[in-house]
Amino acid sequence: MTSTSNPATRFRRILLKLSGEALLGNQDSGIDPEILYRVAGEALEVQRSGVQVAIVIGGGNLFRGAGLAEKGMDRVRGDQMGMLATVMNSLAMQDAVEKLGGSCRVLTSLGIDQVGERYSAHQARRYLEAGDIVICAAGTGNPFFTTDTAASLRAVELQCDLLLKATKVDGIYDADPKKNPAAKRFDRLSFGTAIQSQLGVMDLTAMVMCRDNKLPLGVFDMFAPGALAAIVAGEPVGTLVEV
Ligand SMILES: Nc1ncnc2c1ncn2[C@@H]1O[C@H](COP(=O)(O)OP(=O)(O)OP(=O)(O)O)[C@@H](O)[C@H]1O
Ligand SMILES: O=c1ccn([C@@H]2O[C@H](COP(=O)(O)O)[C@@H](O)[C@H]2O)c(=O)[nH]1
Repeated sequence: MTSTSNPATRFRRILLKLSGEALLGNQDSGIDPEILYRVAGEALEVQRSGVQVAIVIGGGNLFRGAGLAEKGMDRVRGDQMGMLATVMNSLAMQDAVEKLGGSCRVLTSLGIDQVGERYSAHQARRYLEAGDIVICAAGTGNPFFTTDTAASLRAVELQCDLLLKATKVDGIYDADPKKNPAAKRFDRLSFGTAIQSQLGVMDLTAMVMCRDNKLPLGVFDMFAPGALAAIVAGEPVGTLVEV
């Protein structure tokens, strides 16, 4: 087995949580190939620099269980559709990584053998050490959770040094910047402050999971080219949350 670990880099293994909704780009539904390929290329660049890269992708561009339930669907069934949406996004990302010359595995938390191998933390770690990008699809496999929570859970299980949330805003603000243009961005803050002030960018279950396991969390703009490589190189991009 070849290891991708490189002592010269700041992080050995990261988990990158990608916004499903951001994959929409300027489209009304589905996946914008330009965004998909750019993000795949950036993840691959970081992986080739010697950092092991696991990925969790949201499903907000396709379905969210809560939204389906509001329209009358059974919540559990709606959440299952949401989890399957993350599988579709994961397959698209796997395809893009492979088209760019990388090696990528999709491990799913729901049993869909023909589509992806069933998730196991030990197998995921083996693939990461062998130089594959590993996409953890279908969230936690359970309804009533989000892919933010799945990302924090997988990051802890996979012994990642850093969880990075790539989203539609460029960090954590003292209020939702999409609703309040006067909101101020934090460069750094503690989990205590983020949790107490209920700063909505990441759900509370995910924040608590990171805090309790001393896993630093970075939040940055998924549309900013080069941001991922810069963060991994130790540059202060977006917001860093620490214990
Ligand atoms: N205090 C805050 N700071 C920054 N963003 C915030 C804050 N409060 C709410 N938000 C909102 O949170 C959103 C990101 O959260 P959301 O869960 O929608 O993420 P996402 O990355 O789009 O997830 P998905 O993968 O489900 O599509 C941002 O678009 C922003 O408008
Ligand atoms: O563990 C999980 C993760 C996700 N879901 C469902 O999938 C959608 C899409 O995920 P987002 O985090 O909103 O992008 C989510 O709304 C849930 O319906 C889930 O049930 N369990």
